[in-house]
Amino acid sequence: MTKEYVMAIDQGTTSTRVILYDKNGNTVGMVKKELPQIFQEPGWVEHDANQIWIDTEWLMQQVLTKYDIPAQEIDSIGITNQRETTVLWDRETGEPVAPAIVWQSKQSNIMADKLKENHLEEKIYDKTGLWIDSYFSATKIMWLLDQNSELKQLMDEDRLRFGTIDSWLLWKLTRGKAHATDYTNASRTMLFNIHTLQWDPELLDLYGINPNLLPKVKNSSDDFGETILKGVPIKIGALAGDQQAALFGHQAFKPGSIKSTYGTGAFIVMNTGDQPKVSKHGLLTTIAYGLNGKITYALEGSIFVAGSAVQWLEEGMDIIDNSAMSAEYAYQSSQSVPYQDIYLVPAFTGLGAPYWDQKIRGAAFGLTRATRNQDLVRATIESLAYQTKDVLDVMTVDTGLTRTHLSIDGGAAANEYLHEFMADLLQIKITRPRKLEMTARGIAYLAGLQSGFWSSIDQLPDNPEMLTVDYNEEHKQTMQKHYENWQKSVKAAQKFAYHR
Ligand SMILES: Nc1ncnc2c1ncn2[C@@H]1O[C@H](COP(=O)(O)OP(=O)(O)O)[C@@H](O)[C@H]1O
Ligand SMILES: O=P(O)(O)OC[C@H](O)CO
Repeated sequence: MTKEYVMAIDQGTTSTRVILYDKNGNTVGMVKKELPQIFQEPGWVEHDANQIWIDTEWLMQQVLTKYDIPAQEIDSIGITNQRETTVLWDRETGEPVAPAIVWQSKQSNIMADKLKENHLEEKIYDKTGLWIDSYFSATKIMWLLDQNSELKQLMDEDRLRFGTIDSWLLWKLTRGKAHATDYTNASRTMLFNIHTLQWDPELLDLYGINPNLLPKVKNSSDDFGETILKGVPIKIGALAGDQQAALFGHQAFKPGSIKSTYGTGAFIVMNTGDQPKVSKHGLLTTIAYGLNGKITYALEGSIFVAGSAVQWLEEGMDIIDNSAMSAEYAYQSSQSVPYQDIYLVPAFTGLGAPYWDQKIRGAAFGLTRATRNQDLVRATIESLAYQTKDVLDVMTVDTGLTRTHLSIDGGAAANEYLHEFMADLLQIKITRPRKLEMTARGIAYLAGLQSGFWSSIDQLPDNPEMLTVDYNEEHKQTMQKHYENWQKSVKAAQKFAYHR
């Protein structure tokens, strides 16, 4: 039977998706399951790692059943994942030993603070490309080990294993045969030296983490072993963090090319070629992909809260019935008279790039008796655009590159109000693919390149059709004023966090 399709597993923060692509890059099947978020304490976000595995296994079977596709027609599988999220498991039982600590979660702030008190910022940045923050896996592992002495014992007995979600799923899919990750995921742990391409012994020592916990690091396209799906063995040919996979999906192969993905958070990633580029303004230096034994680096601006602010409006505040309603409300607010000049700083789990502030929390400014739900929704959507400008401005300073357009994708990139507002704020064109799933597409490409389904990057299907929103030059000055107010709002929220 001919191998017709590549299977992409996209394990995101809020859902797990399995998508099938054919050789022309058409989506021939897609299934999805929402993932519950666990909020045990303010600022904490956790997942059930077993649930993630059960959902993934079920979805892989479901996509074949739903679209009546025999498993023999699957050429290979790629796994892309929410990054940094930390799973510890016992290799003897194959069971997680703690909840998965999600990338957004702040319980390990105290560990990050200790590293900062010891003035390790420069050392850690020089080795890992990352600014110390509880966002990255290292402090999450340290915190878990600190909380539970039984985990330390398991570590000493060489039973404890660490993985980001890609490694965890790979371990389960290969029935414990493969404990591996790829360069992109490793580069998000704050344990990995992005220059020597090794787990860093000095850092491991400093953090008290035994190297036997860690997966083997491979190219993003590589031989990761095989899984059995409906009785059929299928190769796993790629692992990559979701933001890097989206960059690959955009076919941003040239240095200087850039994309911005709006899912739970928003991540602006620029390909910087075969050399790591240093940021002086709080961007991360990270690995874009490892392909054919060659590393491509990237600069990244990580925004912690984007679509999750919209989810908060829906589930936390109950002021919209679904995310799609947010665009309609935002338009209504923008046309209201008098105009409500309000700002929402969605720092629910601190602020990432370029601020790297773990302590700041969310705040709203400019509220009046006339403020309505619609205005709060508009301010929330606008905060995605302001945070994008924060990052793009420093990226321009760090690289000297200006741009005429920004390609966006991800669930929240469906929001039309966001496109228009962002185009006017940035004074550049916003382009987005008609199909927003660039992450899954990217990992499918990486898996297909490993198996020979596509013989080289030149043979990949053309990018999906792009839609463009232009900016209005007449709005430039008003937008500048709004942006200044946004910056004042962030400063005021920071002041509150440090002085209350
Ligand atoms: N039309 C919309 N406007 C704004 N936000 C949206 C819209 N549709 C979805 N979202 C938000 O996008 C996020 C889901 O996007 P997705 O790319 O699936 O995220 P993830 O991969 O992080 O799970 C959710 O937080 C949701 O609230
Ligand atoms: O779930 P997403 O798509 O917002 O991605 C999460 C990031 O990988 C976190 O670094």
